[in-house]
Amino acid sequence: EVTEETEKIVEDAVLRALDSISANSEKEATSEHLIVSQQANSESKIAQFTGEVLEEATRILVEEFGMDILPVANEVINKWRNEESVETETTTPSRSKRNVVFRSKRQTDRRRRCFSPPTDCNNRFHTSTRAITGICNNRQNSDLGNSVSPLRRLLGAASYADGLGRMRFRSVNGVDLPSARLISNLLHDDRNNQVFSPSINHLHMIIGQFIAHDVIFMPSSVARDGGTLDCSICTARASPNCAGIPIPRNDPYFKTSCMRMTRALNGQENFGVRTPIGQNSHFLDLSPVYGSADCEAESVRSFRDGKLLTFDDLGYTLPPQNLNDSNCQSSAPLHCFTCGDFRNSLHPALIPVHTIFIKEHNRLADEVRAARPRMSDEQIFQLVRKIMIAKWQHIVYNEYIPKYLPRRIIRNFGLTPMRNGVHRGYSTSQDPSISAEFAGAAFRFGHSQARFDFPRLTEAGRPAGNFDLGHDIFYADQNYLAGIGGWEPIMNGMVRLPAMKSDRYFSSGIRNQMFEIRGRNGSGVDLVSINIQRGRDMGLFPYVQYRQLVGLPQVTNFADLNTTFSQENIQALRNVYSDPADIDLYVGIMLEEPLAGGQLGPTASFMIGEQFKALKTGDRFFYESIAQGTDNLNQEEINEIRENVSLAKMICTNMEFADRINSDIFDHRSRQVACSSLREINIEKFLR
Ligand code: HEM
Ligand SMILES: [Ca+2]
Repeated sequence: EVTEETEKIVEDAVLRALDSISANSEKEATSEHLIVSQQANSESKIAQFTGEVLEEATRILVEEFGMDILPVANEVINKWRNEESVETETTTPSRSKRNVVFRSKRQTDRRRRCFSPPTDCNNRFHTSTRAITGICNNRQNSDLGNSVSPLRRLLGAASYADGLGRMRFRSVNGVDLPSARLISNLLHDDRNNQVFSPSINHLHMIIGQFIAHDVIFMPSSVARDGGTLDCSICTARASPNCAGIPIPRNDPYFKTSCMRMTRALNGQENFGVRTPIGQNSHFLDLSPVYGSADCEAESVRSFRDGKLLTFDDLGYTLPPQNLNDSNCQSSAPLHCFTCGDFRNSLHPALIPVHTIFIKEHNRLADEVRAARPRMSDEQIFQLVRKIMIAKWQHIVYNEYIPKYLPRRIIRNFGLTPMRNGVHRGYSTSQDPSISAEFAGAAFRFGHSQARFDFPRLTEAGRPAGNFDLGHDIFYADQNYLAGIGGWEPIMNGMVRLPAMKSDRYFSSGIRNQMFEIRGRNGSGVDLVSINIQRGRDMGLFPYVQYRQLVGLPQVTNFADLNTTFSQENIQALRNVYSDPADIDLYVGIMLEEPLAGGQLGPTASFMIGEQFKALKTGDRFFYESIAQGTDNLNQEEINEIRENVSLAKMICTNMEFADRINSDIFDHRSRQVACSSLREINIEKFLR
């Protein structure tokens, strides 16, 4: 019950939090240039401001009244929010500090038209069209799965040392937890001994990364002035939004004592725990192609004939160049690129995938225009975008997922595409948001699949040199090799050669050289350490706490792990952790024995299966679905997708190199078939 007195207490805490945050306004931006791949956009920065005020106000309230006050305090916020939405409708904005805090989202940056203001989710647009941001996908709760919205937590709660936001740092038996880098050194070093997957190619790795870049972009915290935080010191002098990782003495690669890491941006919207957010639309809707903010979508469109922008000066197609990408390490004229997702140039092998999707979009746009010369740019764009997303979703559920999740998991979560009919499982009560466990741990399994070398192959399948992952992070050079066919040899290499086995071992590029400046050994970070530390940062529970959810027996001592871990891995864990209750989720996942018929253990498989179920049944526009009051594909169109779409065909069509390709696209040993024998959709079927 909200009384005047509690309202006063809460308002007082918020005002004090605001004061303390504005008092502490020292510039935290660094002088040295640091690569920030998880760069926060303007909307996320506003979310951080609100989040930090609430974090501080929570601390003040808890100090004085204990945790029990939080539910009531949150009722006060809800009351204010309702009042605020009334106030913004009457044109007299109140000037109280309280309203600064809850300044409604999506009011800023309208100049750049990045985020459209709230609209009526039942209007014509939202009946026929998936918004770029994902807003109004769920009509009852328009922000669910929207860009710049909170992650979901599988256990409904978070694991922090103080119950609020302080990272777990102590073992259950009181000693300090091992440093994330120490864990990485002891458990995840492949010692340059490459163990390849017997059946899964490197393309499966890169498509996994493309999926990740569609559904999750967790921005890093920024300095108070909006600039980059310098988190390269591990002492208490660092910002509270830093979580630098202590490097053990005698580290095999790093010679310094601290590995930089910035905490995920806190976008908490209530009193209580820190809350990481997703800055991309959480849905599987080709955000890497079309963007997750309206201004991002504008930056990739040509606004002619429904097509996307490209760069064609070299005689082959690339995405448009980005002349001022702050992360790009290669110099003009070898610019990095502008795509729907900011991380497109993170390493050179992502660009071939981006390019194939752009080329496919433009090819379909040409077909539509030829058949319907009077359609507008906007009409062609939206129709082709809808078909492209349908193709993509079909490829993910029909081809990508079955490669590594066992059939039983796929069946339990209802992920198999239907052979005929339509899917009637759309549920307004299904939260489609990405789970913290999926983003922070389970779906990062793909880092284990990445090779340190990316071998190129000529059209005839002969070696054409390779590039080195550690050497090429945020360098675009490799995609400018016009003399050997541009990006095509990179793609050809991924299609025809194996990925690394998905196990606990990671390549040197991943484990030592992420964001390394060329020629400066040790100037980068270890992605495995970051993944482990990220889990603590996000408040993921230790591995054993998820066992019940996954349907596994409880664990009280190391020996109890023996149903899901090999003896060798149990021994390895004993050498690192003093108690099984401390095992970080990411580590547990990467050391579990794979399930029969799959590549991953029960915990990762569960978390990934659960997420793809949420992305299917919680997406009003899912390609197989009918949903009330929504113009989705009709029966005939769905059939056209399910009978005629394959990733193999999309690759073939958009590469000069390919006239034969794997019959099983993710298996490099599979029979080679003629591209011309693969089916293609008939665009006429989509022109109503
Ligand atoms: C060469 C290949 C790859 C590189 C260099 C790479 C690099 C990175 C980096 C630097 C991050 C940010 C880590 C952080 O600050 O927390 C990241 C996050 C992530 N990666 Fe990868 N990655 C690669 C492949 C993959 C693959 C194959 C998958 C999945 C199958 C994947 C899934 C993810 C996920 C889910 C995240 C979290 C994203 C977010 O928090 O926004 N990555 N990766
Ligand atoms: Ca998306």
